[in-house]
Amino acid sequence: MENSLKCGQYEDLSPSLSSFEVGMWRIIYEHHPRKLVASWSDDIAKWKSAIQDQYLIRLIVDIYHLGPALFIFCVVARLLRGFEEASTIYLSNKLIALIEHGLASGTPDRLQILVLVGARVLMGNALSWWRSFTAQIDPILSSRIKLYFEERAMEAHVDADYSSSNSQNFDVAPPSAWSTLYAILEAVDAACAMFSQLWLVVSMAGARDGGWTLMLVCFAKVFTDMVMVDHFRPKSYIIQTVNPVYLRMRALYTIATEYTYRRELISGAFGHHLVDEYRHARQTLGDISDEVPYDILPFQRNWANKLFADSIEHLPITFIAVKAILDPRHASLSSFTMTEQVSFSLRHSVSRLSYVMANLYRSLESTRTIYARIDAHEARLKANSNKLRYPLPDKKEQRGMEIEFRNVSFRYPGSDENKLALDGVNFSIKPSSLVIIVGENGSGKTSIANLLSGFYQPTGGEILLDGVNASEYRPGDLREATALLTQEYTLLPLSISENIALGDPYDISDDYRLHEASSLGGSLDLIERLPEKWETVLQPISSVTPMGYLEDGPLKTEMEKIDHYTGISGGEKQRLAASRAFMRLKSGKIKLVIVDEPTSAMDPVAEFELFEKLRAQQVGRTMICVTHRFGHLTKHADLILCVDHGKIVEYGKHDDLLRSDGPYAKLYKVQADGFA
Ligand SMILES: Nc1ncnc2c1ncn2[C@@H]1O[C@H](COP(=O)(O)OP(=O)(O)OP(=O)(O)O)[C@@H](O)[C@H]1O
Repeated sequence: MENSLKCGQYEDLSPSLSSFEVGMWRIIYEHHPRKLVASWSDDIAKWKSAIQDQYLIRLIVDIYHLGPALFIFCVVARLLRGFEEASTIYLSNKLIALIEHGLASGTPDRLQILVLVGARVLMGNALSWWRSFTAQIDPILSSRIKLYFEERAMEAHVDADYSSSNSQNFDVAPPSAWSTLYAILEAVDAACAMFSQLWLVVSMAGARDGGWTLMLVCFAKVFTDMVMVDHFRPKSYIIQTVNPVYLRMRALYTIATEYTYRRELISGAFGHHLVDEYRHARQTLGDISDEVPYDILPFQRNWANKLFADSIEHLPITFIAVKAILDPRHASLSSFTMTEQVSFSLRHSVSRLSYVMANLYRSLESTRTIYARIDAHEARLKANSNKLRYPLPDKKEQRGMEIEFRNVSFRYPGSDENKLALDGVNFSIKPSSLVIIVGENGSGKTSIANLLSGFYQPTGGEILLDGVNASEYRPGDLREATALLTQEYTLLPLSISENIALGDPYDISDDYRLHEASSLGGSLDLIERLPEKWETVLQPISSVTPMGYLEDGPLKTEMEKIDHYTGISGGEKQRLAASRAFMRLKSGKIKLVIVDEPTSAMDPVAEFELFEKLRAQQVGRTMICVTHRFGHLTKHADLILCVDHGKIVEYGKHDDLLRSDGPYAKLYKVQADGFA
């Protein structure tokens, strides 16, 4: 049997995990305590911390302030909705009892029956209207919440430093704030429903013998579900495909069908080989199903448990039937139907309550995360406001930035403990100098640029800017004093004019400066050629969502027209990047320019022109330039730093370094010989 179960502890798994194989799948899950009390104690601890840390209260208060009337309306709407089911059952039951009595006596109370039918119809209509009315209010509140938290997320994001913003996915905040409130509202609704139905059972029970027993009987299924389902099924598990043939088939299919591999596939002409391999793999795989056989997973209930749980479901009706047999004088059709209805609704309400509570419980974690990030952001702002302003008052008139690396070492976050990108780097740069960093691939050039750009902090040593440790300045001030031009440039989904103008956001509508920057960066011709010129959005945010499968036709054509991507070459992209950098350079605040291989995709003429213009703009600013290409700038450099394996192995001026015939001269000659 292919889908047979093979349980076992894999050696590579952590001791808190178990796994088993079924068919081509390996299911990995976490051990959970099977005791009811243990599981509840976890939940209670989480709730306690939510209340103690007050983040749930903060969320409710924040949401309340976003729209007090809306918030109160939503809560009241849920409260009322909670009574809907019980009142409907109550009215229906009254009606059935009246009809039953009329049938038995032969003289039905026509007026009362009509009144009750009218009340039932009116209530049904009113409830339906109420539901659709409240459904229009939820989106208003949810959108306010989403936009409010989105704004707070943006604030935190724009102020976060590079390495921490990499790790914190703040995008989770906006939807999860609403989903927490939604879970609270649903819990209110479900709790009201449960208590009103409970009240119905008890009041019904009070009127007849054995009522309390009936209530317990109605709850029996709920209890068995709580004990049997929750504690045999892990909360989450992962499914791994362990069949190598199947994995290979997926890889072959992906290569053949996904756009990412299209160029390789066409230029390599190996498409038919892939199909042959796929066919061969399919034959090898045979009839093993690729559907996960959920129903035979061992944490599903076994058949005895299932039989027991299913039988419990019929307990209330069995109870009424037995009562009717034992005491036929007190049995009635209406009590029979009402018991059936109430027990069903009650079970449904309790399981809904436990479901929404589980949702709410899950939302607690994301609510905590939202406020932890908001608090961290506020703490960061506060800490930064106590730092030094850049430039220091006595350095305001200084042209360019003075830089000193003192025994700086650096390891990228998450990389190997022993793998230092920079190891004991020392150098100092006078203000207004032109500095070139050269070295082989992976030697550490970009890492120096990354530290100077403030993307990362050194792991050891210190970086002094104008004689003060860089970490003592406000990061925002340093960013404003630095212009960065690298080969990694991402077009913003905004118009070309904004893409360039954001180089100096304080002077965004100055058309003269925009033209000047574009001309210096070499993008003016490109912009003039585009049909919408400065207003062109090269890569817009997607604005259409296709619903259903769009066949070829006018609808699909229209969709493609709406979000039109304008492709430009890598070199043209770099010209736009350079234009933004010139816009920044001309802002008058820049004291340090960092240039890291920004011309990799440019033609030699464009490259030469860019370096010439950069050099012209460098006057009065410190410029640090990472390059593999010698010639344009190296001859003009005030200082050349030659890096190897994370260390400065040589430094000086071009002519001196050539004379000393060290690593720099070697690198230089390799290029020079190519031209000779
Ligand atoms: N994001 C990163 N995470 C981990 N390690 C990195 C990262 N970026 C670079 N490294 C490693 O740090 C070392 C220095 O890399 P760096 O990018 O500074 O070299 P480089 O001299 O600029 O190279 P290239 O000339 O190829 O651009 C290399 O060993 C590289 O593998």
